[in-house]
Amino acid sequence: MIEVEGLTKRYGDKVAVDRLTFSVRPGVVTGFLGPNGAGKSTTMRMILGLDHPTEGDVRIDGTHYDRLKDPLTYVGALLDAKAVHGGRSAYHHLLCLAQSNGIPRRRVAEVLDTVGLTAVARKKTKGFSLGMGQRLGIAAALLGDPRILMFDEPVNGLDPEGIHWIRTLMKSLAAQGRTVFVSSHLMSEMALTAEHLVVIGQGRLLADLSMSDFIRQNSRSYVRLRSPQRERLLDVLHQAGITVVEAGGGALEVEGGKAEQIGELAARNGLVLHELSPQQASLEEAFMRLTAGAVEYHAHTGQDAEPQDWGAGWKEA
Ligand SMILES: Nc1ncnc2c1ncn2[C@@H]1O[C@H](COP(=O)(O)OP(=O)(O)OP(=O)(O)O)[C@@H](O)[C@H]1O
Repeated sequence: MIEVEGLTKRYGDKVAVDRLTFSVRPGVVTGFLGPNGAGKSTTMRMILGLDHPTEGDVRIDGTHYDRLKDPLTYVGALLDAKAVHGGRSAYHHLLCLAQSNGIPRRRVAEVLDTVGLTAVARKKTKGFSLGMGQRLGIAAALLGDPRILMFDEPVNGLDPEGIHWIRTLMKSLAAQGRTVFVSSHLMSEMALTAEHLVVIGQGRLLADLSMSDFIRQNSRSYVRLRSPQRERLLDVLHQAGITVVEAGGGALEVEGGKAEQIGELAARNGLVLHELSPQQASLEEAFMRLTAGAVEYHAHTGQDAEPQDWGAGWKEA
């Protein structure tokens, strides 16, 4: 369990994290979402004691990170996959970490196997691809067999196979009863991975809710219509008690409507339709609406291997 209470971080005048309070529970993947610059990495660094809060508090299973004995056995984190000595092999990188943290040597081979890097374990990491680097970072996070795992944007730059692998690994770690906290700026990715969501924007908490609640509250379904007899169609829909909104470019939208019902109504009235399409607003759109007021950087467009069964025997202490 990670408990964040009133957490604030200021860099001069800049408030990177603003009075954040939330908890991350074991047994589920919790997605930490926010647009670029929202304060996700800063929050994660404070959880790990790498940055000191200006105000507020973070506890890991009730204790501050810097008071944990053998912290890698409590919390494993992937913050920056490039933070590796390029002249070292994957094996030696992990061995150094293990030896300096009182972790048995056998764990090195185990985690290399878990992340699928055994075949390249003796190769220097400077030749690693982005995906291999991410896998090595994940191996380091798993080394101490920790009950809490944090991943900062783990799928960034990965190919579909790598994304699928990480997604499956996270779910299996949570299913083992671990606390899994993963940041992303992509709602579509989190929708496939996380059961719970913490959303921030400009350092502030915007939402703390289950993924199913988020989907229920934000899945807008509607039918999109286009007709060369637009005015007559509007009259017919109006008479049938159907509410229509103008969608720009001549299109109409019927909130929560059924395409079949509208199509039959149009046919009965001899109306030509050029478009009759059921639509579902994407979660990405809902996320963008939620964070719209809190986006720091806007683009100017000129217009308005499956994870192994590693750790299956692990039980939450
Ligand atoms: N060391 C620092 N000095 C000054 N400002 C900083 C520092 N670190 C972060 N910031 C600022 O704090 C804000 C939050 O940054 P942070 O990296 O935590 O956001 P993020 O949500 O992780 O973003 P991204 O998705 O782009 O990685 C940003 O405006 C950033 O510029």
